[in-house]
Amino acid sequence: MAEPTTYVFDFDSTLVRIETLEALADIALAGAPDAAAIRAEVAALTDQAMAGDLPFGEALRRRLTLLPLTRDHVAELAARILDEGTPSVRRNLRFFRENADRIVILSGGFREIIAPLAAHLHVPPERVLCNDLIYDPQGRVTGVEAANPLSEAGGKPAVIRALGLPGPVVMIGDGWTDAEVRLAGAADRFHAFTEIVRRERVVAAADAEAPSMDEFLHAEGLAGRWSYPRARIRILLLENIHPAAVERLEEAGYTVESLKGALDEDALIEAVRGVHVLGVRSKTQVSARVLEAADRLMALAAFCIGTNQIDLDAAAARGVAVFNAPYSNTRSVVELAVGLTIALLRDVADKSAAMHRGEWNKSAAGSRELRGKTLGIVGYGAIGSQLSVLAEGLGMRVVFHDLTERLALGNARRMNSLDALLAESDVVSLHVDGRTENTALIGAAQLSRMKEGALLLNLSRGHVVDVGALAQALGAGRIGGAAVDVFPDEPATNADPFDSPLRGLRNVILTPHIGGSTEEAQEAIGAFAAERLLAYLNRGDTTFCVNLPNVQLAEVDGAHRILHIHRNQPGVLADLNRALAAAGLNILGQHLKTDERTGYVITDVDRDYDPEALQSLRSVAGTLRFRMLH
Ligand SMILES: NC(=O)C1=CN([C@@H]2O[C@H](COP(=O)(O)OP(=O)(O)OC[C@H]3O[C@@H](n4cnc5c(N)ncnc54)[C@H](O)[C@@H]3O)[C@@H](O)[C@H]2O)C=CC1
Ligand SMILES: O=C(O)C(=O)COP(=O)(O)O
Repeated sequence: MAEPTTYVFDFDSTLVRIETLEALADIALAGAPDAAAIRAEVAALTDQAMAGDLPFGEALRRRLTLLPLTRDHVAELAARILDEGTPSVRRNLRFFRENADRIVILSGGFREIIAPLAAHLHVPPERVLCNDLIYDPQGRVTGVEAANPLSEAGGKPAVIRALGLPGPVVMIGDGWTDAEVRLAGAADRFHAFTEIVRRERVVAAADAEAPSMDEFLHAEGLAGRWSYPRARIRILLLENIHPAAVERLEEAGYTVESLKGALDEDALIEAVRGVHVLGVRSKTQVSARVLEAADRLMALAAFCIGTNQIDLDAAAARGVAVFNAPYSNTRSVVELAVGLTIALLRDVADKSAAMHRGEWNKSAAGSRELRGKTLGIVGYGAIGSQLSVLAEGLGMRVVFHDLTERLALGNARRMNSLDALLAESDVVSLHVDGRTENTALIGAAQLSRMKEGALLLNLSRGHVVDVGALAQALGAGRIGGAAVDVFPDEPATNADPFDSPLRGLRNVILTPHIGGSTEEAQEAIGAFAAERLLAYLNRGDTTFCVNLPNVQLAEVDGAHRILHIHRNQPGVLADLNRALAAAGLNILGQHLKTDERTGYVITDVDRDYDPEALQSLRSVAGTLRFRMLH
């Protein structure tokens, strides 16, 4: 039997994102007047040594001489070293723990600092090869044990050779001293680790570059080999999605590109090729043509509430999971609707515009209180029902109309028809979703059924109102005012012009689709939608998915997870399980959930199997998508 491979990991800027001596300098020099200059000198010496321009032993001694280090400083850094773990190392804890007997940590750094992380990774102390600090009786650091080869240049290869490892040795690290292990023949392969720092000379001397641990594991055929390395998964976010989402997705190891504006269909078709995950807001139309061009797309997120801009059926037919953030901007829309209602009742927009022109027009004519007026809410979903509560709190009477049965909150009264609601309301506020059937839900006929001088608010979707008919009704004085936040044709970016028949009309407040645009809402949406995407990418969880069956799943532990999305037709599960049995797999757990068009099967199996054997799952009749998680 072949001898097992040993994986040798550097510590600073590899297992942790810091350079120990720089972090110790920060602690030891805190408050010192010359701190910045000394810190810069320490960093320069680290850089010279790691780039191979200065012998390691000399750099180490010179750095230690520069710093007034004590045992307390060392203990302070050791106490927080787990927090300094490199992001991709933290993601791959399982690899370290399960392979601890094949791992060596090799570092010119210090035992006290490395030991806590080594213990966390389950690497035994005898496999941690590093320097030992020497202290004087007052606890001041005076140097390192000189007999340890790691305190001198060429120490790393010497220490590895002395281990007399029988099998292949693979080295991974960011510095020149790591490259030297391979150059001196003490390692069979060297991966230049570049997640924290990238040094050209080190990369040039390496067999491979590892931008993250996922890439290293993938390249070495280790734990992550069944799933794609995360950094290669491309996420494209359009329409200025909040940085909270970008940060969360990047921290999880994915590659994120973020654009400010929306793209039209042709531009999106170009942009979406090779993209694994697409994030949009309300503007970007994700049509069947776009989905057809999206050769790699696994998931799509609407970083908003509405999903009418996405062809959900076409996405499901390709096994693309679609998510949204159904509650994160609800309150923002409701607050704006309340504010706009008061502004319309008091003619605030026109009075303010007149003041800006230098006109003073103090008058109560036509201005009314909100108290006691009837608010008609069309669409009593999350937004409509929340508005109902706030409006009642402000003394309004509330009536509502919805296509489906909804719980009437407070004293709100259900109306059996839209017409009945229109006839009774002083203010009509639209909160229906953007399904195609809602096009021109409010047209000339509906406007004519509203009370004389009543007000209309549309914060739902532009096509829900026939704006030409609304402009006419407003011009004729039939409707007393309107607040419109959404339009049939909205500019793709802030640089594009806006036009509408509603421009220039009296008591009409126009806002640029900002119902959900508050800092609170955007941050909450970013965090929520990113979390849904991660749950799907990392564990196959489809909770809140709007077009595939929802399955809530925990992280896989001690098993591989196989995800299979298929057309809902007879026999798929049986075929799938026959293929799994043929591959010799032991099923540890299985979930199946279907809706009328799609089935989603999640199978957890034993760890040991040949991924090639599973390719037959792709040919099971009805398969839409097949994915393996490690
Ligand atoms: N202006 C903005 O920035 C924002 C606009 N929106 C829009 O608001 C819409 C509603 O949001 P939510 O309340 O969260 O959605 P929701 O899905 O909870 O509620 C929509 C309700 O409208 C009802 N409905 C649909 N068509 C109807 C019709 N023809 N007549 C009567 N009822 C009808 C549905 O049965 C449902 O109860 C979103 O779909 C989105 O288009 C959402 C957030 C921000
Ligand atoms: O949440 C929604 O549906 C909205 O309409 C808000 O859209 P936006 O994210 O502002 O493009």
